Amino acid sequence: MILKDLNIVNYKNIAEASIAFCPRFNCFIGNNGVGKTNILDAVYHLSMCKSYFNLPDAQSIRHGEAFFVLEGMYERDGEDIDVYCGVKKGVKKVFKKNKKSYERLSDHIGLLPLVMISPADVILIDGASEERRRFIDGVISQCDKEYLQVLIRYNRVLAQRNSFLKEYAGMPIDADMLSVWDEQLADNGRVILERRLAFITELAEVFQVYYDRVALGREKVTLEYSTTIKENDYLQSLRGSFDRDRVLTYTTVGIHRDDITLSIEGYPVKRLGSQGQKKSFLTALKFAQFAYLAQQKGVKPLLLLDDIFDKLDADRVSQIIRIVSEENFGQVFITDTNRGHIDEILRLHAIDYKIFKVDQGVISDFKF
Ligand SMILES: Nc1ncnc2c1ncn2[C@@H]1O[C@H](COP(=O)(O)OP(=O)(O)OP(=O)(O)O)[C@@H](O)[C@H]1O
Repeated sequence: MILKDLNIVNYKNIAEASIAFCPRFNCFIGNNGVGKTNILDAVYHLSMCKSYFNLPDAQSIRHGEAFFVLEGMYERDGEDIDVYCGVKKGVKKVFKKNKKSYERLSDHIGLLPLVMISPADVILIDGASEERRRFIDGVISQCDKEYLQVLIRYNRVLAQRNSFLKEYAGMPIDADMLSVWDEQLADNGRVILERRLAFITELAEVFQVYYDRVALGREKVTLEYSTTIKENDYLQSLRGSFDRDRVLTYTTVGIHRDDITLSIEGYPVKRLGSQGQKKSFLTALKFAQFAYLAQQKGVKPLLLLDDIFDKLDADRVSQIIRIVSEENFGQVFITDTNRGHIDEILRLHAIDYKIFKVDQGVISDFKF
C-alpha cells in the first residue's frame, strides 16, 4: 500500500500543499518548528481519523482559519482509494472514502494501516500504565473490530460498578451486591485479557529480534504483560478485592489496571534506560507493531519516522535504516533537520527516495 499524493489546506502551519510521494522513502528536511512533523501528522490523520498527538480537531486548524482539509490518494491491492477529511469549526467532521462519507469513523480505521515512531512515544515508557494499555488496545483494535466493542462494554460496566462503590461509600454493602457487574466484567475482561496475552506473546518475540538488531546485541531487553488477575480466575479476583475496592471506592483489579513490564538487563527501562536506549526500545517495539499489522492486514503499513536520528549513535541509525530498507517494509516517511544524514545513508542502501525541503510550512522538492 502506498500514499501517492497528499493535498493539505490549513492544517496546522501548512496553508496549502500538494505533494507527490515516492513509493519508497520520502524525506522532509528543515529547521526546527517548520512543519515537518505536521506533514506526518496529516498522513496519520488520514489513516487514524485523528491527530497523533491527541489534539482536539479544531486545534489542528491553521490559526486564523475556519477549516482544514486533507486529501490522500492511495493505492492498495491495485485499487485507487481517495480519502478526504474535512474539519470546520462547530461542524461535524466529514470523512470520506472515494467521495462517500463514513457513518462511523471506526469503519475507516484499519483500512490504511500505519505505524508512527515519534519522540512523543517516550510516554509509553515514562508515562502511566494507561499509556501502555492504550497502545495495546489501539493496535489490536486496528485488526479486530470485535475487540473494541468488548472493550467499550467492559468500560461501561466498570463505570457503573465504580459509581455504585462511590455512592455507597462508608455504608454497609456486601460483595453480592456487586455480582451483576462482576459477572459482566469477568465475561468481557476474560476476552480482552486473552487477546492481549496472545498479542504481547507474539509481539515480544519480534520485538527482541529487532532490538538485538538495532542495538547490535549490546543489551538484553524483555517485554511482558503483567495482569492484576490472580490464578487466571477473573471473578474470584474481583471478589477477593472487594474490601479494598469498598475502601478506595473504585475497582482495583481487572484489565483496566494491567500493564506491560519493560525491562533492560532485568531492570525497568523507565529508570535504567538511557535516552538512546529508550529510543531504541521504542523503535524495536514499533517495528514489532509493524510486523504484526503487516501480517494481520496482508499489506505493508506506512511507516512514519519522526526525528529518528536524534539521540541515537551512528551504528544504531545505520541499523534502523538497514532494517527499513528491507523487503518487508514499504513506503517510509522520514523527517530530519540535517540532509547530510539521510543522503549518505540512503545512497549506501541504494533505495529509491525523494527529498522535500520544508520551510515555514512551505514544502518543495529539494533541488540537487
Ligand atoms: N493550528 C496551528 N496553526 C498554525 N501553526 C501551528 C498550529 N499548530 C502548530 N503550529 C506550528 O507548527 C510548528 C511546529 O511544526 P512541527 O512540529 O511540524 O515542526 P518540526 O519541523 O517537526 O520541528 P522539529 O524539528 O523541532 O521537530 C510550530 O511553529 C507551531 O506553532
